[in-house]
Amino acid sequence: MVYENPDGVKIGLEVHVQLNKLKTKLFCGCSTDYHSDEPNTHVCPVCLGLPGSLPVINEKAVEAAIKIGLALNCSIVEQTQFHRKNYYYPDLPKGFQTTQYDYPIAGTGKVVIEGEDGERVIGITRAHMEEDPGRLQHIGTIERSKGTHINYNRSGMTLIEIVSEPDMRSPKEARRYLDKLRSILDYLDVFDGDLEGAMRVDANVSVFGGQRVEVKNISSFKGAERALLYEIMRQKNHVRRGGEIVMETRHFDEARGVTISMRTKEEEHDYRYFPEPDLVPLRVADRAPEIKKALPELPDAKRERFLEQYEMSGMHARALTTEIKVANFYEDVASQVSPKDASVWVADILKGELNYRDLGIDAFTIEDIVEIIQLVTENKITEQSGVEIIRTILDHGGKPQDIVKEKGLLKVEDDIVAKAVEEAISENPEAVEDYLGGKEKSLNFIVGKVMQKTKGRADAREAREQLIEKIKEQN
Ligand SMILES: Nc1ncnc2c1ncn2[C@@H]1O[C@H](COP(=O)(O)OP(=O)(O)OP(=O)(O)O)[C@@H](O)[C@H]1O
Ligand SMILES: [Mg+2]
Ligand SMILES: [Mg+2]
Repeated sequence: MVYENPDGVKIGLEVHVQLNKLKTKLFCGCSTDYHSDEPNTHVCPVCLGLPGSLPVINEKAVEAAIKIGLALNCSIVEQTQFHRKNYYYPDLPKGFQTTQYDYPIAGTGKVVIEGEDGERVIGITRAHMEEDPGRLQHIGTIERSKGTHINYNRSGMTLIEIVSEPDMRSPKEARRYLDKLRSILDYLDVFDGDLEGAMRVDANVSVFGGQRVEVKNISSFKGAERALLYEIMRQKNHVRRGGEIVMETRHFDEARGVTISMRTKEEEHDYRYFPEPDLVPLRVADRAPEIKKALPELPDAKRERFLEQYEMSGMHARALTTEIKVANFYEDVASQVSPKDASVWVADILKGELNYRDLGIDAFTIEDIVEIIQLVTENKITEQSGVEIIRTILDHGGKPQDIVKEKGLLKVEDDIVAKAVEEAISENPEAVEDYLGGKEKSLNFIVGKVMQKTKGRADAREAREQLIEKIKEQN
């Protein structure tokens, strides 16, 4: 089915990624490990932007930027250069942001997502490096705040701004793009996406070929999706009432789920970009080949390989390759039990139980899941008991073998089940009759009898199969 995009929705995203795994900031030696520290304790004259201080570029930050560019299939520029973007706002006391302008470190590239109607290529316009400004904390809501606190711990952190082409056609596609970006960055080991402010989104959207509106500084993917849904609706209603969409910047109010106008484009600053005189241009292209060689296998390639190498569905391949930790966990399990069983148990059951509890894959051990899968495949416990063991471990701790003993989960002997099946059939001739007459439900009733006789320790699915077979034999 082809997606028509009846409202002509176009979405382009600017995503700021904070490279919080680097040890130090972009232009000074301040530590980046500030997230649980007091405000304004990770600062120095450089990242506070005091007069007379001079920046020194962090080589590791440049390498990480090249790595990200390459992973997004971007060209790496011959020589990159920093510019001053001049504006006056207290989040940057020096009066300008050190960023990149006409020589961004990475040029055009692409990312493939699962779109509304199959695979879709989203163009990357560029990815550039810049410094993060300080963090303003408004007292109350932004548009009628009584005062503001500023925390400069964040000031000078390395940001990579990844700018996409306006290639997305729905909030859902925007969300998929963001998830894909996060997945790629997770594989590259350049940032910890769980830390506050690790990824921030500016969402640009237009409808019916009109002007774009930019919703700035959205801090979650869910927020981006909601802001876009709201904004598309607002723009469509405005146009239907005969209004015109003007280029403007809006703010997303997470609590109320609405966007609010902040300034129109005419009010926007002339940034007076000019080359940063305190930093020499950097030759970067020659570093690219060596960094490219060291790139890990990325999500798309891993997904393809999983599909080929292991027997699994496309859905499992996707679920198992989104996070690198999960992919590695799966491969470890698959090397010890059948890969097919491993994919069902890890992707469907274990991940489901973990998500439900808001836990990551590191909350479970490979050893335990392997043991549970073996107990089930060796027919010692039922699948349902396997799930129960996982839940018990997550909620109360413990080891599979001990839980099996404590809860008496070992399956009853096969001949006991066979005997229960025979008894259930001979004791319930009417139900058997009904079942033979086409009433599927009566079979459930007889299965229930078998479960009663075995005190619930028979495998219900197996009991059902045996019943069907026995009834066939006898009739
Ligand atoms: N018609 C459009 N509809 C929706 N998005 C658009 C449209 N035209 C451009 N865009 C998107 O707007 C974004 C422009 O980002 P860019 O960083 O180049 O400029 P900017 O927003 O003016 O600058 P700043 O970085 O200061 O916000 C891109 O993601 C682009 O895809
Ligand atoms: Mg931008
Ligand atoms: Mg922008």
